[in-house]
Parts: sequence; C-alpha cells; structure tokens
Amino acid sequence: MSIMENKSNEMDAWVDNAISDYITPGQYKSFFLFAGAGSGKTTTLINVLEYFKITHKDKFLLRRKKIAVITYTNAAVDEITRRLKFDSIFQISTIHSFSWDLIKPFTEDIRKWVRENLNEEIADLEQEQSKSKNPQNKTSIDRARRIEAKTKRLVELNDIVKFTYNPNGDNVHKDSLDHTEVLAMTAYFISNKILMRQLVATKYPILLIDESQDTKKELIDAIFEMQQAMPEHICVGLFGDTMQRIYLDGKENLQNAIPMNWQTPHKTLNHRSHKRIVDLINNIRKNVDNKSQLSREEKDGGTVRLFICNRNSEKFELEKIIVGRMAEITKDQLWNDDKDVPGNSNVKTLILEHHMAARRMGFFDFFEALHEIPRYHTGLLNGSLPGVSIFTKVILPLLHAYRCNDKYELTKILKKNSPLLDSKLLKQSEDQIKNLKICKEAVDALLQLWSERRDPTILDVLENILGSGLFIIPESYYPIIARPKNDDKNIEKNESDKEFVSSNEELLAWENALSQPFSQIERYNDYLSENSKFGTHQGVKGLEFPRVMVIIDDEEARGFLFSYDKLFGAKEMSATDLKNKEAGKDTGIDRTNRLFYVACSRACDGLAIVCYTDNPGAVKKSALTYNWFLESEIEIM
Ligand SMILES: Nc1ncnc2c1ncn2[C@@H]1O[C@H](COP(=O)(O)OP(=O)(O)OP(=O)(O)O)[C@@H](O)[C@H]1O
Repeated sequence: MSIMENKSNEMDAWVDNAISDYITPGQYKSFFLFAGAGSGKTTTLINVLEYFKITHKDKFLLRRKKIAVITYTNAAVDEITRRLKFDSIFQISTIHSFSWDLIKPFTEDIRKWVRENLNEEIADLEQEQSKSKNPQNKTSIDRARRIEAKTKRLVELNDIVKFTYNPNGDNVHKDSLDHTEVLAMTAYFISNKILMRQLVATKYPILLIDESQDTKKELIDAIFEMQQAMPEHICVGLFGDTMQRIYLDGKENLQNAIPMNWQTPHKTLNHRSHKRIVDLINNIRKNVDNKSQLSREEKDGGTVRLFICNRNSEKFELEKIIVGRMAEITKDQLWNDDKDVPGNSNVKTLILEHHMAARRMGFFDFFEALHEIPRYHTGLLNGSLPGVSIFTKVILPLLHAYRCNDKYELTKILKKNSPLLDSKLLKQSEDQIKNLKICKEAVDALLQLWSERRDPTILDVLENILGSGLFIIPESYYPIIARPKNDDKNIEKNESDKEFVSSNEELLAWENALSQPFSQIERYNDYLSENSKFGTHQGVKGLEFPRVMVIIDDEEARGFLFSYDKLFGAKEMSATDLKNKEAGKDTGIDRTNRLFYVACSRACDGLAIVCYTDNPGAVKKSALTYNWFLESEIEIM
C-alpha cells in the first residue's frame, strides 16, 4: 500500500517510539530525524525527552549525567526549557553557549589555539599584502590595519588571565573571544583532544541537536568523528530539514553525510498547515529534493494568494488593502483586524531585513543611525545595546505606568532605578519628605515632556534626566549632551556602558539617533517584543502563525545573499550564478528557494505573498510555470 493510501493522522507516531529506543542508555543508536516543515520534529524531541524523564532520569542523575539539547535561538532554548518544565537533567542551550561551557576551563589550550590561529591569519594577510600593487588603496590600508590589530592581540595574549565570551553580545574586550573563534575551537578540541571527547561523553552521553541543518559544519563534522570513535558511549541525534538550511555556516547536503550506521527515521505528515499551504510548499520544494508531505485529515482547506505589486507602489497603503482582500477571500475578519498595534496583531508580516520593519513600524531613523555601526548590530537586534536600556528598561516602563495610572508600578521603577530614592541616601537624610518631594518634582518634569500629546526627542529626555538627576545616565552620552559643570553625580558606574561609544563615527551615530522623536524608541521596543507583528523570513524559523503575509522586495531589502527577483524570474541569473549552477554549487537562487520555503511554511491557515517587482508579467509567468499558484490565486495589484 502506498503512503498516500495509508494516510492517517497517526502515521508518523512510530517515530517517537523509535527515537525513545535509540536513546535508551546501554543501547545507543545515533540518528538523524529528517522531515519537512511542521512535521513535528521539535514536538518529537520534547516527547522523547519527557518519556526519558519517566524511564531513565534517576539512573542518569545518579551518575551525574545530562542530556544536552542544542538549538538555534535563545527563544527556542527558553521554549524547550519551559516545555520540559526546567528539569535539571536537560542541558538546553544554543550551540554558542554549549561550546563555551565545554571549552572555558581550558585557558592554556585556548591561548595556544588563539596564538596559532593569529599567527596563521597574520601570515596569510602578510602574504596578500606583499602582492598588493598599491599599498595606498583602501584594501591595502584596511589589511595593514588588520595586521596591526592582530599583532597587538598576539602581544597581549600572554597577559590574559581568563578568557571571556558572551554568547549573546559583541565581544570587544581585550580578553574576549569572538563567536567564530569559540565554535572553531570547540570543533578543533572535539576532533583533536581525546580528553574533550571523554568529557562530552561523560557529561552528556546523549547529545541532541535541533535545526541541525544550520549548525556550523565544522562542529557537525567534529561531532560525527566523536560519535564514530565512541559509538557505545555517546548517542547523537540530529533533528532537521535540509530544505530549511538558511544560514551559510550549515553543512550542505547534510543528509548525504550521515554515517551509514545511523538510524534515519522519516516523517511524512505536516501537522501545522492546511492542505493548500502544504501543496504549495511541496511544489516549492520540488526542484530541490522532491520530498513531499501530506496534510492532516481535518486540515483540508487553507488559502494562498500571490499579490504582484509595482515596486513604486505606496507600500504600506497597499499592504493594508491586501490584508483587507485576504479577509474578503478567506472570510476571516482577523486578517482585517490589523490595527497597527504591534503585539496585538493577528497577521504575522514577514520582511527580509529589519529596516523594512523599522520603516513600516516607524522607528527607521533611530534604527538606521545606529545600524551604521557594525559592532552594534547584535545588540541593536537583541535589545542589549549598551546605552539603549535606560530608555527601554527604565523610561518606557515609567511612561507606561504613568499612562496606565499605575502608581504602584511607577514607585517600584523609581525605587529600583532612581538615585534620588536610593535607600542609603534616604537613611542618611535628615529630611526624607524633602527628598521625596525632589524626586516627585523630577518625575513630573520628565513626564511634562509628553504633555499635550507632544513627542519629545530622545535627547530632550536625556537632558531632562541629567538636569534633575532622576536616573543615572551612561557616561558615554556626556559628549553628546552638554556635561554639567562640577557635577559628576550622574556618572554611570557600569563598565560596559562606559565604553559603548569609542569612536567619532559612533558618536555621530548616537547624535543622530538621539535627535529622533522618543516615540521611535517605543516602536523599536515593540518590534523587539516577542509579539511584534513583524518578523524576518529567517527569524521566524521554528515558529508558526495562523495568518502570514510574506513581503518580497529585493530592492528594499538591500541584501545580497538572497534574490527573490531571480527566483521569480524577474531578473536574469548572473554569470556567477550560472557558473555555480553548472558546478553543482549552492547558488543565491537555491538559498532564496529555501528561505521562501521556510517563510511560507510558517502559515497554518492563510498565506499572502506580496511581491514587489519591476516585472509583474515575469513573476506571474514563473508562479504559474512552477505550479506554485493557480491563475485564480494571483492578483496583480
Ligand atoms: N503528533 C502530532 N499531533 C498533532 N499535532 C502535532 C503533532 N506533532 C506536532 N504537532 C503540531 O504541529 C505543529 C508543528 O510542530 P513542530 O513545531 O514540532 O514541527 P517542526 O517539524 O519542528 O517544524 P519546523 O521544521 O517547521 O520548525 C505544532 O503546532 C505542533 O503542536
């Protein structure tokens, strides 16, 4: 009987039992669970771990062993940790923090590795430099700077007592390692140091990796080597879908590299999406590996539409019209219920780059100003950028408490953050009432900035606080706002904040960012919140939403790794694309095809693709030729 005839919602249920068998202590079988979007890979991971807890937890605890679960984002770490009820038998982390935890005790090995690596990098750069015809051109000057910086680091290496690393931030201190170094070193140690392998096998005899298609290839190779060297002592389980490989570090054709003696269970059902969406993602996948999914029995509906729009349209207006059209087509009014209230939206809009959300949500100027500085990127996107937290973590909550008339919350924020209510100061004070009055006046003066629906600039807010001393302001802001004479009561003591501005370019970036209206901070903060109605095509990996609108616009995205224009036939392939294709290499179109698959497969019930193009005819033709959409599902706006 074929799979089609055998369709039932329980057809893949055997996979959970099989994996529970594979990870049974004493009879380890490493495995790769390969399955498409929405097939319940993460759900299976949780199910088998819950079962393991019931059956083997005590034995594991007695021997002080844990199961390591590695996943891609901090959000996924939190989600899996929560679903496993914070049980200490599981070590759930991102690959970066997992790697750092493994290597951080080995200071001398780290030093040696960094030294050798720096020597190699310097030698390579010097060799390239020696070939340079003009030492005054930009590339040569940049290269000379890099050689100088690396040589300086080499000299300072011996003085480092302890290396540091922050998996979630920018690592800019003298003793810090960067993300690439930590992963490369971990891979090297696992491949070359028996002690490290023994350590992993002793601590984490079961190592499970979710989203393994995007896990750094060197690490995957090292883990394969380790498992093959000690198959009885370590069980490796990879969960993944090669069609969802969207980052460049992931291992190409992972499925072909799986050791022969591994188990390779497979799932066919898509539990997430309705049939029409499953059919679409099957067709998007067709050119790549022809792996097809079935939808659940009861999910036999679903709506997909392609809206082809002129690149020069008034985009935000058009997107509002499109959600209206989707409401009409699907008869689901929640498409329409998009009131521009971030966090309260029923439609998830997927953009390619963050600035597209910044433009749509109204915090573009603030965001772009700071985005000019490459070392701010991580912090800006995860909300940890030093200097911004005074606005997002102190002033915004204060403003919110005031607007909600929540006096309890307002007092709590002041007590926690204001030096004017510092408990030591109050204890020593002879007139506490006076202190409280000063604080109240400072708060009133600050809130006054928003009176009569005004929208002060961020700088207005900073200057106000500096004047009243209501909150501590990071010292780095001082060159931007006039530093008060004979007054250093406000100097921030936090080291990282002290150093957040270190160059003239950075100063200019901040000056520009701070001159924007404070409402941009509010919107930026909304964007960072989990409930934002926007997400990037890449960032929503692993997530799902009932209604999804995918925005496609290469020009606005300004990216170079993806090209929807080429995928949709609106632009010719370049000579390099053709050469890469001929050589069987991964091309930009392949990458875009996979990204498109990830974005579309997030939708459960309804999916609107909004494609901005200069060539509507070509887009429509491709969409029909690829069999992605029916004529009746395409609207040229
Ligand atoms: N056996 C099942 N029965 C019913 N629903 C399921 C089952 N397995 C998974 N689901 C549901 O299907 C959806 C997708 O599951 P999950 O996120 O685990 O899939 P995934 O394979 O990890 O997806 P992706 O690769 O797209 O991130 C979730 O809403 C989940 O609750």
